[in-house]
Amino acid sequence: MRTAYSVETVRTAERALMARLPEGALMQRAAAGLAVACAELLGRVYGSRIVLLVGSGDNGGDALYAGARLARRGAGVAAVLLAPERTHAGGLAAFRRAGGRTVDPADGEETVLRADLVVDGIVGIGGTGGLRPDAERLAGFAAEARVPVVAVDLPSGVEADTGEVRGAAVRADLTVTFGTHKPALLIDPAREYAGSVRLVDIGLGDVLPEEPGLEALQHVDVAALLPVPGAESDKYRRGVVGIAAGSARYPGAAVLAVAGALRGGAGAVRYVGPAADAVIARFPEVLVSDQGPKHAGRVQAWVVGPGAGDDASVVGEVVSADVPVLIDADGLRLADRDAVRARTAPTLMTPHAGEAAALLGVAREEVEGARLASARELAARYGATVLLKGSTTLIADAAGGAVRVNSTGTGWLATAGSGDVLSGLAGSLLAAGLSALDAGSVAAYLHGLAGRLASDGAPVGAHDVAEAVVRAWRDVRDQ
Ligand SMILES: NC(=O)C1=CN([C@@H]2O[C@H](COP(=O)(O)OP(=O)(O)OC[C@H]3O[C@@H](n4cnc5c(N)ncnc54)[C@H](O)[C@@H]3O)[C@@H](O)[C@H]2O)[C@@H](O)CC1
Ligand SMILES: [K+]
Repeated sequence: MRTAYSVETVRTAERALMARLPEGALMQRAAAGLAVACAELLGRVYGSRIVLLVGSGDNGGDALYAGARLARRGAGVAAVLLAPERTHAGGLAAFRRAGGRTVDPADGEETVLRADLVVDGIVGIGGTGGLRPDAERLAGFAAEARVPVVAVDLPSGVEADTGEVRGAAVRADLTVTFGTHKPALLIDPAREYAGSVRLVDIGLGDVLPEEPGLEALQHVDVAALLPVPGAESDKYRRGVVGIAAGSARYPGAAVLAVAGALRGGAGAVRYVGPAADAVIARFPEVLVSDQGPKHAGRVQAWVVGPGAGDDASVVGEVVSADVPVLIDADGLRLADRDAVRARTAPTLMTPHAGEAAALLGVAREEVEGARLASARELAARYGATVLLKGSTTLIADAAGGAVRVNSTGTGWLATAGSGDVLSGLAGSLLAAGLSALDAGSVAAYLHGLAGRLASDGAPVGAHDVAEAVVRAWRDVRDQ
């Protein structure tokens, strides 16, 4: 499990750890890890030209101490001091002693353009708001000249706790972060600014609380959650998932949701709705009914909404069922909000940003800019687990606790019908007995991985993704 902690939690943990260690020890650990990462990226340290962009806090201190280490190994290191009178004093002294030189921001252009590497020590977890003009200008030169950029702890300009990017921010090739990941390193849009991320252990693990703010499942975590039939299993014990989806206008949504459901581990898939012929033609193993959800026979979980058009009565019937229910797409618009809140069995809602915005009564951009807060807010308002789809899909539980973030997504999944496959897949996992949080996060993981495997860098259709779920499953299981 990859975990991230909020700034407040990191600061508390750092204070506890610092109290046990000699002064400056943590910063030295951070700087040592940073210097190693820079050296690896450069390949050859001796004779290379490194520019540090140094802000007024400890983030700049890390950069200066790392710069001193690199200067001692023969690099030519220049530091652009963005707030000269507030620069980290110990770091600056060490840097100078090691032969580093300082440059006025006004003269920074030429230095940055000629650099082999730029180190962004402008701000870390103490930063708020975008880059100030001086820093923005220098980061712009680095981007223009395509000089590799290593961000210290975080790419400066992003909001550490939320992943928002409110103004200009550094675009890094590598971010070297200390002690733990910060939420911004896992959540878009900030995640895109970080490049690849390297975690340096500074001993924080012992003092961080057990429950993180965010967690990202890895292969091994997903493998442990996959439902696997035992010797005693029959189709009912493995779970039956009911799919109430599709309409005369959108029969394809039903086919795709069923396609996802068949690959999610439930023992049987029931389909209810007007697209039964299309479903059966494609998947003869599906049990179909046109009698409505209440008369469909036993199911352990329902999926409602994909391509449902305007049939609110089916959505109402499913929402009133006393089994886990996944509500997606049109279902999110048609469901009675009080009825959703009144449910006692688990509810999993799977909106994209536009649907989440409609549910929250805000503009779509507001959700895009504050994805974490939006997912949490929706989960709290509806007493439901919320899977907010996007380039980083987030899954927030009704009970609060750590929010899950999916790390397997790919832009190729932004294709029509992809969400229908995801809802069927997650519903199937719900029917197989996973909690709403696990079903949502395992489905997002497999779906993202299936998208990558199916695509391999080329466009894919949603049915390709559904078919590749089997490969994703094996990939996870066989790791
Ligand atoms: N606290 C610790 O134990 C450790 C901290 N470390 C480093 O220290 C950093 C945190 O240091 P600080 O708390 O000093 O905070 P930062 O260095 O992140 O930044 C705070 C300073 O930046 C200014 N600032 C805020 N927003 C700005 C913006 N948008 N543009 C320009 N300036 C801005 C503030 O006025 C303040 O002076 C971490 O990110 C990490 O790099 C590491 O050395 C590891 C140990
Ligand atoms: K930084």
